[in-house]
Amino acid sequence: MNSIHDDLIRSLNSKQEAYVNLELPDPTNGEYLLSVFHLVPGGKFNVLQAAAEVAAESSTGTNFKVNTETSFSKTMNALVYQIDLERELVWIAYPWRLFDRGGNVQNILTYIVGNILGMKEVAALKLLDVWFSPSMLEQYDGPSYTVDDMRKYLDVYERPILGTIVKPKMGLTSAEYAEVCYDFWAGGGDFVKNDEPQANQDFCPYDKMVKHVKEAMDKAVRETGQKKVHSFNVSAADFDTMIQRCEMIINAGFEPGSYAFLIDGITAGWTAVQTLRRRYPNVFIHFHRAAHGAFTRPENPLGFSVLVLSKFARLAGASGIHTGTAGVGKMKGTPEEDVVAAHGIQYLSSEGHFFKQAWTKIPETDKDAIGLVNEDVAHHVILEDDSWRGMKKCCPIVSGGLNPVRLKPFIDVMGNVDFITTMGSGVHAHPGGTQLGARALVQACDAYLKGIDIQEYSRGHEELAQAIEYFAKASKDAM
Ligand SMILES: O=C(COP(=O)(O)O)[C@H](O)[C@H](O)COP(=O)(O)O
Ligand SMILES: [Mg+2]
Repeated sequence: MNSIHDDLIRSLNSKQEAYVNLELPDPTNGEYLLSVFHLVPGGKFNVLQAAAEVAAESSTGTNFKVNTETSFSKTMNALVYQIDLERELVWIAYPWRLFDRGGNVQNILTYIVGNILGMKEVAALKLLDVWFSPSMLEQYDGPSYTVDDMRKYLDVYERPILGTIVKPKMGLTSAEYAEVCYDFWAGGGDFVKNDEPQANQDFCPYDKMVKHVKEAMDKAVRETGQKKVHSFNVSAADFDTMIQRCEMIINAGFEPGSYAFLIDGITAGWTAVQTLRRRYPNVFIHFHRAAHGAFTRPENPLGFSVLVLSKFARLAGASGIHTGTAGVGKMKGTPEEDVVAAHGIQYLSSEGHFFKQAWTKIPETDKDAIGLVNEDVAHHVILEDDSWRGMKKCCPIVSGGLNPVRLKPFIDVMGNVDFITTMGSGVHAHPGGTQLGARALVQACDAYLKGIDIQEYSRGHEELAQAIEYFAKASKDAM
């Protein structure tokens, strides 16, 4: 340890000392959830003092040392175990016995991004990465119904699942809404989602919306011979209403596999996400992350990263979560954030910002033991019996300002096609309307799969040609 560290350690008061161990022998021994924060002190404390205050407040402590501590309670202290003064980073280890039994993700977040984000002692505090030990992972649900199950239902492999969000975001009647769904499906699209505020509005009652979507889907399936999926927003004011919405969908006669449940995971909360995961293990649980920007935007010094949000969504059992367009679409985001997050939840093991996360307890060298079929599908955890071998994948959902022209640029940064994309304006703004917009999207995907440039492919594919012309001009105008 260098002398700067010695000075910092000497500066700690007796309370703070109990939350620091810069010589923690083996943080990856399985007892801890590990975390890395960007931390800038905001008050009178230096960085190690502030980090100790953060570790205290986010585990067992408070602003003063209390006389009610016990020898056991002290073993539950979070520990600052590493600091990087230059990069303003601190590593904190949380004994995971602190957390609610029974796989409760909400409870973890209440500790590690709870009160601490409001502390005076910090001017910046951003949780950049987390690491779960295999023994901890085993206690959490993880996804049940995955994108692989959806692919089987749709009979769609080796390309992105092509989706849309109905626009206008709000204001269509239930019949008008369903007509837009039909048009997209009839044009060759696979997946339609409610926009995230869709609920039981007076001009578009939920029950009628469900009924009309069922009719629209039946018609599209009959005509195209292809299976289709609709993701319904089941977020609601209370548990009973949320479940009523789920049951209404199930009882409307949809084929299992043809519906997903969308939940506004941040505004409705983690309890809602985990409730859906546990009650409906055979349904795709679609985590929409509206409001995440308040925590994840890089210019906000407080909060957590897209990677952290996404990893917790996988832990909680979301089948898929929005991970961003890596700057290719309309929302803020970079490959460093969005692609790292997407890979972080879809593979069995991946490099995060600081930690390499394995989602299995079986060594990578022993892939046969976890029933992995071959190298190409190394990210598919196959559970052959009930024993826990690993946590299933969570699907990146890619949305926000994308259009057919931007599909290939996104795939190029993403590096794989194992995702669902939902394009709203990118489909409904097509000059020929939704059905032709869907066809243009399918054509853009075909061009990618055939390795043909879309300009070239658009000769002979009128819908794509119109999309290229429209979106190129629209983007120029927007500039
Ligand atoms: O409605 C849309 C996109 O519509 P459009 O395709 O018309 O932009 C999505 O809810 C958000 O963009 C989600 O953002 P993210 O996926 O980044 O959470
Ligand atoms: Mg939306």
